[in-house]
Amino acid sequence: MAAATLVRRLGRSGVLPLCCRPPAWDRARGPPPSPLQPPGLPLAPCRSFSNNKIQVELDESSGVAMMKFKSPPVNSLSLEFLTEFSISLEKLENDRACRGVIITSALPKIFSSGLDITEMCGKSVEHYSEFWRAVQELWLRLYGSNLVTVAAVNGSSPAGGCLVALSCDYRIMADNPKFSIGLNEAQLGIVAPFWFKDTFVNIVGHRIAERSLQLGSLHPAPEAHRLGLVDELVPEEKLMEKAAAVMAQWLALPDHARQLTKTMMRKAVLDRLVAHREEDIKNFITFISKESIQKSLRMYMEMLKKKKS
Ligand SMILES: CCCCCCC/C=C/C(=O)SCCNC(=O)CCNC(=O)[C@H](O)C(C)(C)COP(=O)(O)OP(=O)(O)OC[C@H]1O[C@@H](n2cnc3c(N)ncnc32)[C@H](O)[C@@H]1OP(=O)(O)O
Repeated sequence: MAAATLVRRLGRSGVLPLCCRPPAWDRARGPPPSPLQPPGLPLAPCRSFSNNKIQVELDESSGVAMMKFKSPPVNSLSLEFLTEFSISLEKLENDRACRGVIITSALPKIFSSGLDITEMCGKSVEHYSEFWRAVQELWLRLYGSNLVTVAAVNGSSPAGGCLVALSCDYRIMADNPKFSIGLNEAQLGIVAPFWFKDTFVNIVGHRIAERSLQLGSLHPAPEAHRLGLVDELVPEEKLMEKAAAVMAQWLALPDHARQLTKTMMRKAVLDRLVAHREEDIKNFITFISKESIQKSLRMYMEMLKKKKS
């Protein structure tokens, strides 16, 4: 199906009506139905599953899932959130009807505030280990996903939130200078691990990543676009429409060719974490358990609270 047709059918909501289906490449499920299926015939339903943190709707006719973060106040990535996110991705990955996912937020002004800082404060070594394994798991799953992944960044997206967007195939951000995105770990007195850095470097290049990481910069949307951190800026009301258009463009290619190319581009970075996973967990525990780091995190949380009053 031509991208323009898919977009026209998607409309503003970004949810496909049930009368269109792009070619289902490489799926061992027989010949794909005609994309010109006349309206009015019984059609595949839109499947949805939801948990406390995330809502997912899969339009079986287009193969596109919409994943919305819905964990107020700021979609912080708690252990529960990370686990639900990984499970949702795994479900989609294993669903032969799904070829791509658009990731966005159901909350206004916030895509995700990054890792839940309270999960890294005053907890046991066992908890830190479980939490960090869940962060690794999510990244391995998202960065290594066979699906087409499009981030529709409709609000601020610091640190872990930025990593989620960086791990997708394409990033579209709402054109609002009040929304910022970046790996600001240094501002919290912590250090982004090598695989956050590798993901960032692969997108913006070494020099921009080095400066941005050292300064812990949060880039307002227009600057993030100039740096190549996000691929496109669009008015907020057009975000989902644009995400659907991009998805249609990427889905127009045969899955196997796109997937093998993605693997070729990302494998080295993924393999590096897989090879050093336990070491990375130990390193995280040692670092985060230091009293000086705990103090920095507590001060940062206090600063967030003071900012409100
Ligand atoms: C080898 C060692 C490796 C260690 C690597 C660790 C890698 C870490 C990655 C991370 O992701 S760390 C988290 C970084 N995140 C941030 O710096 C974002 C902090 N938050 C904000 O800047 C703002 O909250 C916001 C996202 C811009 C939203 O602003 P808004 O004004 O809309 O809301 P707030 O009033 O600030 O927040 C509401 C509420 O939420 C709490 N909160 C915000 N962010 C987090 C968070 N990341 N974790 C936990 N809690 C968070 C905030 O304190 C407020 O709480 P209450 O005061 O309402 O109780």
